[in-house]
Amino acid sequence: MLRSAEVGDTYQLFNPQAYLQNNYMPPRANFENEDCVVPWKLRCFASSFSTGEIHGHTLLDIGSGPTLYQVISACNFFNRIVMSDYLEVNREELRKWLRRDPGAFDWSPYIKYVCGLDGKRDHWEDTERRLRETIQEVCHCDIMQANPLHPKVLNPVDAISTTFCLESVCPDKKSLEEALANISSLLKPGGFLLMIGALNESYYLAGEVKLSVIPLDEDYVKETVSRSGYRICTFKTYNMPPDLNIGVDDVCAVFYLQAQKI
Ligand SMILES: Nc1ncnc2c1ncn2[C@@H]1O[C@@H](CSCCNC[C@@H]2Cc3ccc([N+](=O)[O-])cc3CN2)[C@@H](O)[C@H]1O
Repeated sequence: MLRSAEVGDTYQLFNPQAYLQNNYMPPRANFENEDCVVPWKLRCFASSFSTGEIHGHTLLDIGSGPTLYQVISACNFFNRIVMSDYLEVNREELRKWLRRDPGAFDWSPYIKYVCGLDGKRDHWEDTERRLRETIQEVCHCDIMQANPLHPKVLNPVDAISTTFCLESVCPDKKSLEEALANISSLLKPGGFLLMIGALNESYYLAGEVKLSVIPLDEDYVKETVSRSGYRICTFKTYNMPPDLNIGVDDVCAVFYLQAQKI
């Protein structure tokens, strides 16, 4: 079992472009098929925001990686979104999109799909503009630290989103539970946690590197989040269809969780 320092070392080989290719291009990002995993993830976030119950000044996304699909629905409900990741290569991938770098990943199919859910596909460029205005920071984070944003000090935020981070970063369940507590310290009481994660995954590829994942099951996730001081509002599971098992990982299912900090 790797120690957290060793996990950090293996992440030095993480390749954002390969990761994006593996998970955020077809076949996993097929917007023609409503049963595909990426549309399912986008619908989960859109559904959480559709009630209007989740809103506020700041949403913090923890372990963003090189992706921002996870905050498209949120951008109309917060004044400020802070993205964060451990690796500079991932933070730079996000900044490339923010400054309209021609080499940036194209998130427009994602923005169009989310706008389409509200019948506003024709206004997707307004949402893209709003997204760039709302994502106001891209900072370093390390969920193994008591203050994951150290040395930055952020007032407790209204909502935290995190996707595929805890189970991929922590070397064991004890450190996962500690990391969740670290993340939770950044969230206001009454604030919302929106989490996507992998179930029963043991590894994934991101270019030349094979990274370990803690295999989680639904019951463990629900128990751990509840024990961390949350009321679970929503828990959904997507079982990976065989055609989406493309050799980049051994993920069996993906979960979506909305929880409120007690
Ligand atoms: N100490 C740390 N603190 C915070 N973040 C850290 C730390 N160390 C690394 N990181 C940061 O955390 C990482 C987050 S990406 C983790 C990938 N997880 C596995 C992968 C994801 C995935 C995606 C999509 C789908 N699908 O079916 O659509 C399935 C799957 C399942 N496989 C990475 O950004 C790293 O840079």
